[in-house]
Amino acid sequence: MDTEADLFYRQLPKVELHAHLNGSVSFETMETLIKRKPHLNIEHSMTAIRRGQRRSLDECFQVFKVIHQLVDSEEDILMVAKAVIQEFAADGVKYLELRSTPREVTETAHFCFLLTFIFVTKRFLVAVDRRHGPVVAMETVKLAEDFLLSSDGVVVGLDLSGDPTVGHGKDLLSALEKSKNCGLKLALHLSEVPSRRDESELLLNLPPDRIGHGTFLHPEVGGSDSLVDKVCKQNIPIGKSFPFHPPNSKITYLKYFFKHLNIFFYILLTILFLISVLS
Ligand SMILES: CC(C)=CCNc1ncnc2c1ncn2[C@@H]1O[C@H](COP(=O)(O)O)[C@@H](O)[C@H]1O
Repeated sequence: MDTEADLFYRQLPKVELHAHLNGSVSFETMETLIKRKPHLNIEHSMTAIRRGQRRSLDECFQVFKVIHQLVDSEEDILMVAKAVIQEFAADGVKYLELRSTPREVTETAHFCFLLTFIFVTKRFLVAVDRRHGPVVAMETVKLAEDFLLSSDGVVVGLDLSGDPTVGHGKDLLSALEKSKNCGLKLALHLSEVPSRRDESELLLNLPPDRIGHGTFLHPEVGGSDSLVDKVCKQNIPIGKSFPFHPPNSKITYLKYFFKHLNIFFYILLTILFLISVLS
């Protein structure tokens, strides 16, 4: 049963700036997807990382592959997107930025759900999965550019994500530069693993408008002073994501944050942000 504190955290107006669509599928939606595709023999344990469980990076990205098998048609994508938006809204999120990697056959479907009426301000970032290489990256940028022009402000940026141990950012630079030049904001996952200093230097020169994770930017964990300097001098915000969405996750994570950070500072930030977005 919800405690008074649970209720408080749920009702608190929130902004969500780093949600991957297929990393935000709830237990209930996953159940529906699994039932729809019994032939895949997928069990719940293969689609989520439960609290307290430890998995390697590789194992985490295997989970996304399983989820992608379950969400592979226009109908699935729409169902998942609607559910995710509704669940964020029910969790008190007033401004939501979702990001997702277009898949070949169903790319347009990703955007249809943006028209559905659910009371939350929605913005969308088209994601490039680094695993797919420079050609697909460029095609994705072109798609994002089309949507930037035609989505009436809903599509706002490009996300670079995917397994950080695969490929090299230098091969994606021209796609990222093109994206920046056409006015898309850049949200780049970088320094998610310790061995990517050169790549992070290159990506920070673009520069990105937001950094995803940036866990290993600091020299103490394998990054460098130069990387930290670039981030600080250019004032680039760093966003963390919680890639898997257990029931009530927003509430649990908020409690975690508030336990460790100053609650009043966060409430103030949220209110200021909401005022600037909604006014
Ligand atoms: C594994 C882990 C702890 C990750 C957190 N950090 C992440 N780093 C890079 N890419 C990510 C991360 N979390 C999700 N993604 C991307 O989001 C995708 C799932 O959402 P979608 O299919 O784009 O809708 C994944 O396939 C992956 O490309």
